[in-house]
Amino acid sequence: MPLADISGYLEVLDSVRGFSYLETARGVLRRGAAGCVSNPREKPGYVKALYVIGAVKIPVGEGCSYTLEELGVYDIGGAPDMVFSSPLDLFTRGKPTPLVRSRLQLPGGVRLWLKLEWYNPFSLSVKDRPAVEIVSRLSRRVEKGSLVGDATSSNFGIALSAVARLYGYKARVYLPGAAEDFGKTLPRLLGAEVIVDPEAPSTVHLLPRVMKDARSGGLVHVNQFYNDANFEAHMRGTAREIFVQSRRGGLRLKGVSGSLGTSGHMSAVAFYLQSVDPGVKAVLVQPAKDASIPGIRRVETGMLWINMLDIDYSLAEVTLEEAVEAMAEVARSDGLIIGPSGGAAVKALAKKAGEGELEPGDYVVVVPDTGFKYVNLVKQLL
Ligand SMILES: Cc1ncc(COP(=O)(O)O)c(/C=N/[C@@H](CS)C(=O)O)c1O
Repeated sequence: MPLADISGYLEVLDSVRGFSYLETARGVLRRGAAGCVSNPREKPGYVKALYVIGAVKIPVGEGCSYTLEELGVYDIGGAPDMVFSSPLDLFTRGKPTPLVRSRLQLPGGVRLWLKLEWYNPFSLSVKDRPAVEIVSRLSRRVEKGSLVGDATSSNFGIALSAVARLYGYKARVYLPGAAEDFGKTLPRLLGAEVIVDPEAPSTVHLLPRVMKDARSGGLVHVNQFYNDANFEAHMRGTAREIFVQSRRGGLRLKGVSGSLGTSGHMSAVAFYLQSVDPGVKAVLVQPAKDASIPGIRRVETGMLWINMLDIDYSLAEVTLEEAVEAMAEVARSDGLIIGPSGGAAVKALAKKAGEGELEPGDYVVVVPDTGFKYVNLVKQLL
């Protein structure tokens, strides 16, 4: 059978270490096609390369080649009637999240498109994607009823709390004192334990405590900051959707923009789109020195994928005030209330456009969540 279901080979995913398989993935994306392998189980890196670019099929045999479309990479949607058999089915087939042309006018012929990640059903954020990928893989080797947990700025904690229950696990989330109330309260509503450390200046400062609790037993640390399933979830999900939506929507994609917490989603989006077209620019936003924008950090605070992978990007600094200003600009131009990290990314793109660094064309900004969660934050700044 020349085209086999890739789902029959997924047990090999966990055996592939490191990032060398990404060179294969990059090559397939650049060629737009993949060749056959006689026995996929002997080529786990090849299986993983096709999996993370979103293939549904894997070509088995000798001397054949199939296009991305034939491999199912373009199958990003699945529910024309929006009827779902379960909450997880809603997450999986209620895709892609929308890609919306903004009416906001940026300088230099830069056309702004918003990728609305609040359409993910559990945390109303981009973080559902790594939560589902991490927990679904974990469920192949961790017994039901176990306690899973991680440090979080809010969204991942909600997503993990929701998804853990769907897979029969208990959840514990650790948050810094400065986290928004929604991040401390909603995991409790979802039945998770919540530990808030008022002394922790940021999310990553909680990691030693989480690791200590994991070492002393009783906690499975899912580790969003270093678990490659985070990056891979966004390759197969967020990045692939933008690739296919841009093609089908007739965009002249010239760049992407977004923010960094673990760097999982923007590393994947930049890597994937630059694999297809090396000319695609990546504008990444970071909070200005001493600024604090919920969910995101400065690159120098230490991140895995954005520093490990072959990704070409430029950085722009944004204050919280500028992020909220961009939230208001998008709200008043589009009627859409995006979150502060999405606002920061829009502002970063606008800055680069204003500096004449961007050629005319279409630019996709990933909007990680909705501004509805940040009323207390916004009202202080409006
Ligand atoms: C509102 C918002 N915007 C952007 C990001 C950055 O996304 P990644 O770079 O992680 O893909 C996040 C990440 N938040 C994580 C890690 S800090 C959490 O919720 O625990 C976020 O909550």
